[in-house]
Amino acid sequence: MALLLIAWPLVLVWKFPILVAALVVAAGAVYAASYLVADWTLVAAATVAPVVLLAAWRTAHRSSFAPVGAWLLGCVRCGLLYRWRWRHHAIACGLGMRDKDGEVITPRLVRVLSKPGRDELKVRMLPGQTPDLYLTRVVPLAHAFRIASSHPEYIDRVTATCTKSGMVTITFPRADPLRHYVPPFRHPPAERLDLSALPVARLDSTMDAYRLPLLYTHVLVAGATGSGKGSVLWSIVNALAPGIPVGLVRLYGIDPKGGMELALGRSLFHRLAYDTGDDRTGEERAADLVRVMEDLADVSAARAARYAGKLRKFAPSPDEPYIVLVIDELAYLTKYMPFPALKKTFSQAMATVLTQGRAVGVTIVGLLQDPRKETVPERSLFPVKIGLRLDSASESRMILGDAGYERGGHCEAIPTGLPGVGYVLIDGDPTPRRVRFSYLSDDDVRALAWTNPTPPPAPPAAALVAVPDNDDRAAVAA
Ligand SMILES: Nc1ncnc2c1ncn2[C@@H]1O[C@H](COP(=O)(O)OP(=O)(O)OP(=O)(O)O)[C@@H](O)[C@H]1O
Repeated sequence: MALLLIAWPLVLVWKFPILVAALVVAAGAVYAASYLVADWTLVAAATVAPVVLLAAWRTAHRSSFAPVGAWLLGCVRCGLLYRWRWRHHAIACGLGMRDKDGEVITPRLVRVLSKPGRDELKVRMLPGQTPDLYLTRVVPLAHAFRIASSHPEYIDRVTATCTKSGMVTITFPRADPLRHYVPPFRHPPAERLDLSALPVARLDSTMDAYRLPLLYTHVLVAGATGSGKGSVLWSIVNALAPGIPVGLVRLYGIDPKGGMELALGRSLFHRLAYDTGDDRTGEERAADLVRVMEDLADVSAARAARYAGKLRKFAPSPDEPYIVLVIDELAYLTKYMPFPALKKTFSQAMATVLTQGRAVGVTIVGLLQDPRKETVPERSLFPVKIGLRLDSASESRMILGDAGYERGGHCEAIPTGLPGVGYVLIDGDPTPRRVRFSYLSDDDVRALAWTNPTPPPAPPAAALVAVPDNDDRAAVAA
């Protein structure tokens, strides 16, 4: 015990010399002030007051405190952890260079911001360096700084991004802000529904709502079994729900798993096709699923022909609603279905919707487990790709592309205990966003369907009987 009491301060001095020095200096300053002022209450107040003020500010208004807190904690962590070892580690990890005099120079560590769950190191690059070089050096750098030593899986989330010319931001995760489940988002009134910014998930960088731009696009979701594809699907449906009862949004669904996933929300769908297992042949039942896509191909082509030369941008309305087709297990229809003719028809119809539907308000949201090109040859026609947990780095590259993978989209590194966590990649932005989708339980889905049923179809024209007015009746009687 006595040995421990002696050894522990020595270990502290050995491992954290700057921290110990700072504490000694601070204690000395307090002692000197108390000696000079000779009033302990004043000294205690002066020491405690800033801490109490900061704590009160943080409690009262977290969002305005956040940047100040990130800066303050960043200063502490920069001094204690990063600054004094930066030069040594930067040279060891290949970020140093020799100047014209042969001196070794290193990039300047400008500032550290300690945000929730991560440290952001703002670094001024040396002339001749690019952010891509930093992408290849951040993992050795993270090991050198012993980042997340008790959570080695966090190393997969280390990234480097270019924030402005000449500067690079290296992000070292300290915790996973997405470890908690995300409850479903509340609905705005139908008139405020923004189909280009649907809240479906939380962003790991800020924990703000991630808004998916669904209108004018198509979405492909890939994830291993149990990765939470269902939560992506229902998060999107939940965000669309206010538009369903007012006829602004029309939901279609294809569920080859016998309705296991979608039938729970039956009343949300204008049309839902699933294998009911009735007495017909398997081919006839599969044809029902394919027919939905064929009909939507016709709708897309008809809308495109109608709007050609008249309208530059489609705006959904109850007369011409926004159509979203959700397909669970897309791979069954494009690859595994044992009916080649139906498979071909489905792929052709899907290609029509993917190419023509986007601009005229017809969107496909397809979910699958296997992102290989043989499974969905049309995957490049989906401008939005979402990768949940996958089995290998090569599968991550298949869904997010090489650029998305290099920029941190490591779906294979998502732990099995985090269903609903994934990376969203949108055409035009090479950096995937790490998010966690909201989770709707079976009861949530039932409640959603109960409160947002699709409106009944208008009665067929032939059933409308003209009611004669009084004059007509009088004429008939005469
Ligand atoms: N966003 C989420 N947050 C928390 N838990 C989730 C989330 N998504 C899914 N889960 C949990 O993970 C389980 C599996 O999810 P889900 O059925 O959606 O996976 P899946 O990818 O559709 O799997 P499969 O391909 O086998 O159908 C769910 O039962 C649920 O308990």
